[in-house]
Amino acid sequence: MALAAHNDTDGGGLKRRGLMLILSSPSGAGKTSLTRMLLQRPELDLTLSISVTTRPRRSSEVEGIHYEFITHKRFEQLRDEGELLEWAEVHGNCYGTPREPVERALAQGRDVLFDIDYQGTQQVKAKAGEDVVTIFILPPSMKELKSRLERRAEDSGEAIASRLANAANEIRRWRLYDYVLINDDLQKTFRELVAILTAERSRAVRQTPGIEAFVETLLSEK
Ligand SMILES: Nc1ncnc2c1ncn2[C@@H]1O[C@H](COP(=O)(O)OP(=O)(O)OP(=O)(O)O)[C@@H](O)[C@H]1O
Ligand SMILES: Nc1nc2c(ncn2[C@@H]2O[C@H](COP(=O)(O)O)[C@@H](O)[C@H]2O)c(=O)[nH]1
Repeated sequence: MALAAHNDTDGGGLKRRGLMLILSSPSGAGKTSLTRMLLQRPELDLTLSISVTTRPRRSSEVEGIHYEFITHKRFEQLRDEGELLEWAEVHGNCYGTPREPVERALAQGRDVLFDIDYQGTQQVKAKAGEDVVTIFILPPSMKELKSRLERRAEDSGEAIASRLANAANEIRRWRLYDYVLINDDLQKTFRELVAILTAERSRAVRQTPGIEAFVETLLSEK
């Protein structure tokens, strides 16, 4: 599977291994808001993985931008034909990551951002190992989580209740992740995400082979 990449956008033009940055959280903790903020910064040079889902489209969502909204039959077809890098049933709907766009982005040396749940995270980690960086976003309180879902006003009362009922099970998965952030202040959490991305991009393991050539050049200087 072609899930490794080289990225030459950092380190003064040096090639480095690309990474897959995964954000997970209980519904309403802030992944979508943070994803939007990350994508609004072109200098961060991230490509969003756009999932397929059988969930009905929300009024604020745009086909092909937020999700590809597909039928259950089409979902099963994609899954059975191996077109999904990972998939899971979440809050009663099916969600999956199309494999080909992720492989294409990584092959072009781009870092890919995912907004997926803990089940999908485990599947991607099993396939791509150290090229995966995982971040779990916690709400500051359950009360605030409920208010955020209500204030967002995008889901029915029944859907909000189901998402809140699933939140405890999702929150308990925090130990599966490399990093855990409490999203009490959106700007602060955004800054923390950028700091993690910057540090992860600088890890020595991601710098080969570009750094090897650079070090050779350094050492050959008189
Ligand atoms: N730090 C914050 N303070 C206050 N409100 C916030 C904060 N972060 C996000 N919100 C608001 O909370 C609501 C839920 O946020 P968002 O849609 O980003 O959550 P999500 O984790 O992507 O949820 P889902 O998994 O259901 O898609 C939105 O209305 C958003 O504007
Ligand atoms: N395993 C996957 N989970 C996904 C994917 N796309 C989204 N999600 C997760 O589903 C819930 C609900 O999302 P919502 O947009 O309906 O609020 C949330 O936890 C997402 O992270 C996916 O492709 N695979």
